[in-house]
Amino acid sequence: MTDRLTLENLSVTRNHRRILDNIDCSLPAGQIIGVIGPNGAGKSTLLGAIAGTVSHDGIIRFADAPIDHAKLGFMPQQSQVAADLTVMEVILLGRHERLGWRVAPDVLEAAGAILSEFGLADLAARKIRTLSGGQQQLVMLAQRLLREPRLLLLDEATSALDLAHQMRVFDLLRRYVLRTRALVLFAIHDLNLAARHTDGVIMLGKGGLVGAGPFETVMTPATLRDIYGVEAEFLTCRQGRPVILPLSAIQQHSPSGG
Ligand SMILES: Nc1ncnc2c1ncn2[C@@H]1O[C@H](COP(=O)(O)OP(=O)(O)OP(=O)(O)O)[C@@H](O)[C@H]1O
Repeated sequence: MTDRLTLENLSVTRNHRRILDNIDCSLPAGQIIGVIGPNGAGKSTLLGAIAGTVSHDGIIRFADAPIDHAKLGFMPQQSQVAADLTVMEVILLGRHERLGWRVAPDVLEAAGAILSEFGLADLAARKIRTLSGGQQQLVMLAQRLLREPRLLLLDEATSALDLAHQMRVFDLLRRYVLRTRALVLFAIHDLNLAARHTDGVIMLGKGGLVGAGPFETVMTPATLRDIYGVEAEFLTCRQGRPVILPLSAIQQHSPSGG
């Protein structure tokens, strides 16, 4: 049976303000789901609530059980390592539960493999703080994948990456999901990237769930206008996926109420 992430009456209130209001949804694993919505819509709050870093009301379950942190990978929007560690040391922290007095050969092998997959092998001995922003983001992603999570929550995890690395990361995530049947929730602003690489999206706006389902059914010219305040042309690429060409921002639009 396929695992599911289930949210029932999920609400988050912060500073007496309702950030998320009674969200209900059920997502089967084995997919990459985009979490979309304008600035302040509650994407990070939603991922934080699922990860257990933001207190909430309502029910959050994965595979018919409360979230098991051993099965979770969470990469918040600001994921930086302040400590003076090398890239390899940061990657190995992805398996910190298994690190004892010595690093087991299979963990070292898995870390080496993931560094190669991410194109980071040459940087393994470098101090992480000497890497570029995009390289550091790749390291943080690789660390989360080394955990082999059943549920992977990524908040704008490709925001610092160039086009080729964005595509490479989504290819890696696709292979990971096909191999493990995990569920990936990916908060993302780049709508064309979401259209191209996700199996479905959940769209937030004004604290609520605006829609859930395949990108092309959730994201229409009307929702883009109403929720994002943007007029756009909707095209279809040769692979049949939607492509959004933004034309203009509507003046005075306040989609998520600050
Ligand atoms: N620690 C906090 N205390 C109070 N309010 C907060 C806190 N963090 C976020 N908020 C508010 O919650 C709302 C949702 O924020 P959140 O960061 O979840 O949005 P988002 O969709 O991820 O935005 P962005 O796309 O800008 O990252 C915003 O109005 C924000 O001001």
